[in-house]
Amino acid sequence: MASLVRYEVNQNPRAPRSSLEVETIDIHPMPAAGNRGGVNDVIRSMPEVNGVSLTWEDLWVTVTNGKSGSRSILAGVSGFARPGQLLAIMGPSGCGKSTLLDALAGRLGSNIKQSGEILINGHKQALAFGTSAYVTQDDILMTTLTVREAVYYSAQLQLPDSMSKSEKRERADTTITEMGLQDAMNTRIGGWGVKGISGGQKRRVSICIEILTRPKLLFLDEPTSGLDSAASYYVMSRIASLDQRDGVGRTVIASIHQPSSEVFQLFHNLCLLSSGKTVYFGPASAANEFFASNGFPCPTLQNPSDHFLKTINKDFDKDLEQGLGGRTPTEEAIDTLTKSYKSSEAYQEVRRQVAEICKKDCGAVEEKNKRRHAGFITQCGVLTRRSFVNMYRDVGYYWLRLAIYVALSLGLATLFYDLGSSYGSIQARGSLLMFVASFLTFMTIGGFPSFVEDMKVFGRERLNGHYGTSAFVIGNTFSSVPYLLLISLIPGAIAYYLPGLQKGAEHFIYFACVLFACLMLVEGMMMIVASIVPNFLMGIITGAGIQGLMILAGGFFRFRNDIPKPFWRYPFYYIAFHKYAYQGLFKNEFEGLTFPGNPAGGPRTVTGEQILSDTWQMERDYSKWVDLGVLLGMVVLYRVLFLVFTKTSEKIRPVLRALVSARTPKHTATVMINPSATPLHGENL
Ligand SMILES: Nc1ncnc2c1ncn2[C@@H]1O[C@H](COP(=O)(O)OP(=O)(O)OP(=O)(O)O)[C@@H](O)[C@H]1O
Repeated sequence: MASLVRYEVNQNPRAPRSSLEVETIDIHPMPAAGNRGGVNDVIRSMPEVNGVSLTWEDLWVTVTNGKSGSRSILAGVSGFARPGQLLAIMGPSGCGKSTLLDALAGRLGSNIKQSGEILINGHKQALAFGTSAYVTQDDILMTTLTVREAVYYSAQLQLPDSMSKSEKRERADTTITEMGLQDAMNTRIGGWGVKGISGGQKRRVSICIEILTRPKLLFLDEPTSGLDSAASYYVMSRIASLDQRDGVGRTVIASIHQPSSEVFQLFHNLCLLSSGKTVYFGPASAANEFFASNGFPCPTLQNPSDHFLKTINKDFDKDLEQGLGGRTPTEEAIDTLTKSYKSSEAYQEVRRQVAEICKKDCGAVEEKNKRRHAGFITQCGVLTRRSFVNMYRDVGYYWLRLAIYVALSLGLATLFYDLGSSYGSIQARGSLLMFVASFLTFMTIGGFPSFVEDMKVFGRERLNGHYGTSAFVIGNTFSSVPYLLLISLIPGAIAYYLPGLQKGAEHFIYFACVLFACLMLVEGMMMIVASIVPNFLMGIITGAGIQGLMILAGGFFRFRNDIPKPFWRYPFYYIAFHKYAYQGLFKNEFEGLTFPGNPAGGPRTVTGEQILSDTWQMERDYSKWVDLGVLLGMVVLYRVLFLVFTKTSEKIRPVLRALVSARTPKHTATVMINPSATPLHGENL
């Protein structure tokens, strides 16, 4: 067996600390885990105090793809992860690494069936917030924030109120420095079209955010992708060293592609997968011997992990057939290794370990290790501030829209300039108000792409339990209010005063309030759309379609008495917010005015009230304030609906999946680590 050297990263407790200073980290070589004795010695030598042991037995994951039937992604894999240990999941691309992590973390998609038994400390249970964390493969971050802001806001959201602001800041700064990001602290993350930090740095920011709470169980999906070998080593060693802090043995499970030999030496256990089957599970230090004993020795000077992956990657077997590889066909090699593994001591040891963990009653993690996040009010405050900053810095969120609104209102103002009070101005006033209530509110869709980016961040953070949907809705709503007020007041004033609509501050304030309510309302509607449709293009099309139908039903293009009764009048006319916007704006404009009569004949003068009833067929049995009230009620209703939709899907999806899994024959019931952790509808947005 090759001699291995592990590096243990120790914290120097005497190192001076201030809010900006960082813990000093010394790296000392220590004997390899595999050299201290047999498999059992390695496993038992690790600290397990208060830790989380995870076991999975005969885990099957099957994907159903409509008519094309179902396909097994994981085929009866078993394994365990113990506190104080780093388990690496390796295998060729597409072998099921992420799926295994997702299954263990209870995050599988709704089209996926899962069976087998996943236990935490031998129990079927859900983990509380802060006990486990998951770093996904994609870096979903708020691109407008700097590294420090992103991590600090996250610390404020995740860490309990019992920690002071300076303690949270210190934890954020320490974590940033641990991940080697001190030089990029004040650089914006950047994203589409705006260059910011590098891909590898983004990876490290994602890790920073998830390790802020120092979770006892940490899932990492390709934590080192995009990192050079030195950065990979430091990142992994610091993740491994997390278990040295606070005396708690941390359980780390990481899928990893191409570990350097130094990184490989950090792994305690290795789970090697090929096409969803276990090729090897056991001490990483013994994998070389396993391959050698089956006729696949690692060539001298070759990185063992490269050798393992090369031996079991069958994606390029065509090249082999054409004589480019000059080695045993991969299918054959995999077959030999999987069969050998099933009859090996390593496999028996896995079974023994799983049985031992399940037998040893370590207690329900939930009870012992319950952690708290920041309080609801703190979360709402932090989310409002963060969202406000994001909206301020993202030109596409509101500023661009404000500019377009100003341009449009100037267009309106010049087209309808100084309407006067002639008979002809009746029609012009109606058209102007209709345009304001329809098209200006329709334009709110322009902010949807930016909102979708927000939703992605929300999806990741909610799935990781940082905060709930209610806090997000409140944060998003309050942060948008100043911008929407600005849009309602500036372009609103241009479109109101230059054409010369009814004089009086009260009339203008009402006009701006209706515009504001409609803008808020459409934003709420787009939130609901974003939570239902799978991508933002579909979101824009759906949102535009819904609004188009509402404009048609609003009572302007077809007056109230002419609207066909089934569907259009009952109920759509009453559901469409345009009805209340038209009614309110028209009443606000015409009530109290008098116009000359039709020059073609009829009375010499006509009152605004008559015009409202006879020309526009408005409902005059209630006041314009009721219309505004209904609009504001709808603003609240739409946001509550978003909340209900998101929460319902959270509850329904796991139940549906459990039902589907229960119908799968042969295997036992499925356990999810966090039953509420299901992918958000709009996750792919
Ligand atoms: N929800 C899903 N629907 C359909 N197929 C899926 C789904 N999830 C995973 N798969 C398929 O399962 C296989 C394994 O995917 P997975 O993402 O687990 O691979 P991986 O080993 O993590 O790959 P990589 O290293 O490239 O990220 C792939 O072929 C993938 O297409």
